[in-house]
Amino acid sequence: MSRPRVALLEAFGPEMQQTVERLTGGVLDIRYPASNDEADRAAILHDVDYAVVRAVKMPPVLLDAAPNLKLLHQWGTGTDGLPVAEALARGITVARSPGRNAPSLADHTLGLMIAVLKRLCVGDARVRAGEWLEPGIYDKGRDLTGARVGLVGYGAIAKEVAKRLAGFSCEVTYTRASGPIEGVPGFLSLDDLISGADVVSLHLPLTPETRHLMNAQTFARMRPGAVLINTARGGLVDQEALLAALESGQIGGAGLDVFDPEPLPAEHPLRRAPNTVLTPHMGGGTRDNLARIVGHWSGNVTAHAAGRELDPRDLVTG
Ligand SMILES: NC(=O)c1ccc[n+]([C@@H]2O[C@H](COP(=O)([O-])OP(=O)(O)OC[C@H]3O[C@@H](n4cnc5c(N)ncnc54)[C@H](O)[C@@H]3O)[C@@H](O)[C@H]2O)c1
Ligand SMILES: O=C(O)[C@H](O)COP(=O)(O)O
Repeated sequence: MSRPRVALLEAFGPEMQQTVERLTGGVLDIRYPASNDEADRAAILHDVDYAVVRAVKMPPVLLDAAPNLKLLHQWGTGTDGLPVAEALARGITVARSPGRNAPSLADHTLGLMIAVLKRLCVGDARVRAGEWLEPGIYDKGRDLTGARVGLVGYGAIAKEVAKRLAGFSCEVTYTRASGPIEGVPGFLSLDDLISGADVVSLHLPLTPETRHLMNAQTFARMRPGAVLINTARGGLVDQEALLAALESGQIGGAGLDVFDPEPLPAEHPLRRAPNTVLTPHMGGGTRDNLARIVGHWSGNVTAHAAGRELDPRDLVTG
């Protein structure tokens, strides 16, 4: 039997391609685009049955370039970058890897929280610039230990974050669209969560309803000096309002792994915003996580190619 043909719709460099090949054991015939340009991505789609999307969004028009596509798989969890409705309308199965990257994302979230609260990047930049202690550091720095942390969304990643925060004696609150979870204390309305937290951390999907959930009004309701962490999706935050809140000192800092658009333009003013730690959508970027994620979607591709049903929990239905 010929190997299933897969388009991996992100321009990974040779090292990453080799790693994916090693993890999939050569059982898939994987094609990679020469760049993330639409034309280069379209060029590898014409004869594949499977496509996988990581952080570079797939516009609906690319489906026209993939007449044989049978399964469209999100590399991780968030499906906002997939043309879900259009694919389903063409009879293409859409799937994702729920929860697989949650441990890695939770580690990244905690790392950003500590880095921002303790102003690690400010200190690092000063030492590298030949300076020393930041004036006023003892008034500005905060501990994660004992902080009030509000989690917006309480799915796979937020639950892993909450587990880790218990070790820091944090007071954890959460909100989610479908109300409190039985046996899990700390549920608040979004408004109450935002106005009571020292750290607001986003862990929900980007949808038309959640776009710019963090905006000028919500930043104004945050406690003075509180910080924002976003490892979910850039579009959840109105970046202009975030910049204004950082520059005015209304909020004390931000840790961001995701932006709108990505990559963040080279001259974007967020790159120079005070007390910000910015990472390039690499929350799941570890060796440990890659094995889990690639193992999961490649397993689904081979199962589909062998005519087996996918786990219904992996299916995206709308
Ligand atoms: N930075 C990265 O590399 C990276 C990696 C994985 C996931 N993500 C993002 O993180 C998000 C969360 O991932 P997850 O695995 O925890 O997802 P999940 O599906 O397990 O949980 C999502 C949570 O959001 C809640 N929610 C949905 N709509 C809401 C709303 N309007 N208001 C409040 N809560 C709402 C749901 O109830 C659920 O609790 C994903 O959607 C994805 O966008 C980013
Ligand atoms: O780095 C990742 O894993 C990407 O964000 C894709 O995962 P997601 O779809 O879960 O965000």
